[in-house]
Amino acid sequence: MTEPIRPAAANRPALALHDVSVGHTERPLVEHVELAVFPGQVTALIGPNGSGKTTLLKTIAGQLRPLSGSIELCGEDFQAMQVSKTARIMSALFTGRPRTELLTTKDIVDAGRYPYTGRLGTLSDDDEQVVREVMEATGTWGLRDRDFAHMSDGQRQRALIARALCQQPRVLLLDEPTSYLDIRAQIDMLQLLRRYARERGIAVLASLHEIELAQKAADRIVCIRDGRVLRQGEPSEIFTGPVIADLYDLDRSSFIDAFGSVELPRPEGRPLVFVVAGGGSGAAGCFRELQQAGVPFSAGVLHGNDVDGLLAASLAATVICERDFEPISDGAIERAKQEIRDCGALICCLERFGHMNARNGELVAYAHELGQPVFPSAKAYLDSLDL
Ligand SMILES: Nc1ncnc2c1ncn2[C@@H]1O[C@H](COP(=O)(O)OP(=O)(O)OP(=O)(O)O)[C@@H](O)[C@H]1O
Repeated sequence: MTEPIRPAAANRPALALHDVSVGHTERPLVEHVELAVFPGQVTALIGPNGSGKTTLLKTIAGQLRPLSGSIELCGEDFQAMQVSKTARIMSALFTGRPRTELLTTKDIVDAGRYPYTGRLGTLSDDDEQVVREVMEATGTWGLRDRDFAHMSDGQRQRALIARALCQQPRVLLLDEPTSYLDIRAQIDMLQLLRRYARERGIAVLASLHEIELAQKAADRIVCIRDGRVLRQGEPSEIFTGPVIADLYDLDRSSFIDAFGSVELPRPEGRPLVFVVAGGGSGAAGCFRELQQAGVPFSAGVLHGNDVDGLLAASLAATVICERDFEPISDGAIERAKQEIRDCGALICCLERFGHMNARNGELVAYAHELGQPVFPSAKAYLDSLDL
């Protein structure tokens, strides 16, 4: 007889780890993990390569025994649970190519229904309906008759996610589910996972390398590093420059919270050119071009809440900033003039100035007064260097 599964309650974790330590040998790789994933919630595991995300997921999936601690699935002790019951509660997808011969994509997805079929694995009409619905949702229905072994990496990944969803799990474990997917497919997949989580109350725990996607797609983030959960919390608590810098050993300013993205390191050395920008004109076609050409630059006068202020804080050697929503002050102009004298050239990305940055026009005039070259774009400046 199949064992009953307790109904899900939104306020009780579908998956809970208590003081769990995991590893491939007696020696723990990640220790003392406390984790709770609630129905309808997407939790992302992030952390550097080799930190133990896959090992933790494999332990939760039952492929490795925990070295210590306990795991609860829907309020019950996972280790004491029958495999047939576990398969109706939890599905897991790991990276790696399953070897298949002469199996269609639909055969692979059908396997997700086996926890519900009899021994012969014959799908009922209801099972067929679940398979079709999930294959349509994951964009794999059109591939149903194709040989699975000849699918592209991205198509294969979508089919395997379809198989995991067909299991109608309460808990879904995914190891790097967006690997192999192009950016459009990544967005579609995360959107789909969020929808399934919300509408069907699935607790999703996924390791993700793309932190900008984790920031947007997850409700909670668990950071793993140095053999432990370094920190966990909501995306707004985790995706800040200092936390991401600590987790991945990055420069503190390279992760820009507002954009949710990481910038390449700023060029080293004394700034060679001063950039007058604002309103996104520096971000649109100047700051990154200078960074890519390895040219250290200063920028100003910018408002910190402007997209250019945010990006310059990460890429420029020096940024002269004015307080948000305030017109440019004498002090900021004087500091900018000092920078311009030190730089020896100026790029002005703006054709016109507005009320708040009108005084940046004085900086352009100042560079002319000093007899410095003034360029309308990074390209014009870089061309003049004849790099
Ligand atoms: N089967 C295994 N036997 C022994 N050690 C292993 C095994 N699989 C992985 N490891 C080691 O365990 C450590 C953690 O690996 P794991 O794959 O869990 O990290 P990860 O955080 O998922 O890494 P990545 O981000 O690179 O996928 C690594 O040092 C790895 O070499």
